[in-house]
Amino acid sequence: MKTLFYNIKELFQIRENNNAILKGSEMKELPSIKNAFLVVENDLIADYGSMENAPTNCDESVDVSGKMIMPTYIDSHTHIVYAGNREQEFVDRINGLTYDEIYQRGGGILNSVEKLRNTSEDELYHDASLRLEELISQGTGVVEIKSGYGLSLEAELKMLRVIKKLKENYPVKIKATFLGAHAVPPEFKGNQVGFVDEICQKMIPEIAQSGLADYVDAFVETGYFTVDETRKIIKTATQFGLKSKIHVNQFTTIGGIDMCVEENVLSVDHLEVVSDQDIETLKKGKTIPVALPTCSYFISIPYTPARKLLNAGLPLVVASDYNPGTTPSGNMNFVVATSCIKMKLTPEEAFNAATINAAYALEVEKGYGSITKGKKASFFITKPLHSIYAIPYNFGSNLIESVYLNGKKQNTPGE
Ligand SMILES: N=CN[C@@H](CCC(=O)O)C(=O)O
Ligand SMILES: [Zn+2]
Repeated sequence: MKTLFYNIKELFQIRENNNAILKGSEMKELPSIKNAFLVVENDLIADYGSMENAPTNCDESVDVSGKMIMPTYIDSHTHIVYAGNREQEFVDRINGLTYDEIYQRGGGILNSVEKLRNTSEDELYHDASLRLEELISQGTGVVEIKSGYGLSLEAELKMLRVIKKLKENYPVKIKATFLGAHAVPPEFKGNQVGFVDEICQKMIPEIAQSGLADYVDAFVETGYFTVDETRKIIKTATQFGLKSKIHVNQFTTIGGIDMCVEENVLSVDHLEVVSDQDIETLKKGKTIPVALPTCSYFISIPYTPARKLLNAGLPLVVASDYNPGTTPSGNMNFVVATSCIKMKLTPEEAFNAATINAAYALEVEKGYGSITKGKKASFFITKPLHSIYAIPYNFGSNLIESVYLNGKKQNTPGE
């Protein structure tokens, strides 16, 4: 089955070859063809080009006059399996408490842990599937989902099984990450060493054996997990064949980046507080920096110094961090807008950070992230637009008209 999309006002993120993540000034260019066609054969991109070369032998055709096409977003950092909400903490922060003060009172991550442990797998699946459907309608085609609100083997496995069920039931590509070291659960209070041992000796072996996780994560932060504890977790994960993606430098810089680069982890995520030394370290390694600007927006913390990272010639990825505490939104259009408005990325840089570069942060670059022959036909069609800049410019509007995943049109409220 071949479908021709014709009269595309502008077809974005065309890459005949993409062999490496875009770095520094390479991110300035977002290659496109104006007045273009795109041919989808079954679930794959078969051809594209200028309208004058459009084929005439397709089974179906879709008129895209006035509208634009972009490969779907790749959201490489989310926590969308969670129970309930943290609306009261949101109001508490408005009234002056900090994220840390709320945690010290037993709230924050531990609030979500208590709720998740008391919620059935079916209910977790139901709530997460509604979130996932919303993300798809907002243009996301690949998503990473973390555990980390269970913090016991049993509750972490429950979360990971929910993620597996989402993988089975939705056309969106999903990668699962085990985040056992998110906070110390109440039963290990005062015995953090014991909890790290539990993660390394019991949880990682069992979870690796189950095949339910693609990656391992930890929250390296003052008051959460130390650099040495996290190194131990990363090394254990490596022994069990799992790569790591690590939360670092959200509030303080304590050497997490040095350690992650030394251990060659896949990505370091957050980076709201980054020293010049951290940037020098990142330049020496292959670890991918991931910024989460809508987290900065929601809890009013500094934004990742994205321009500094790009000026240093580093690659950059942006992701949503969708979670109940620090970012209760996974709208990647808003992530792109916030990247432009607050981190001063150009729209071209922001779209590159949310598509092709993000594919590298989830190791899906062979199948996703650009309009390339042979990649999955996962893309969104905009409403009629003057230019693609409208997406970050009209930051509160839904400008996505339809979403195709693996060549199939999805339900979108935008239509
Ligand atoms: N900071 C660590 N983890 C999440 C927040 C978790 C929560 O507050 O529930 C984050 O990435 O922001
Ligand atoms: Zn996170």
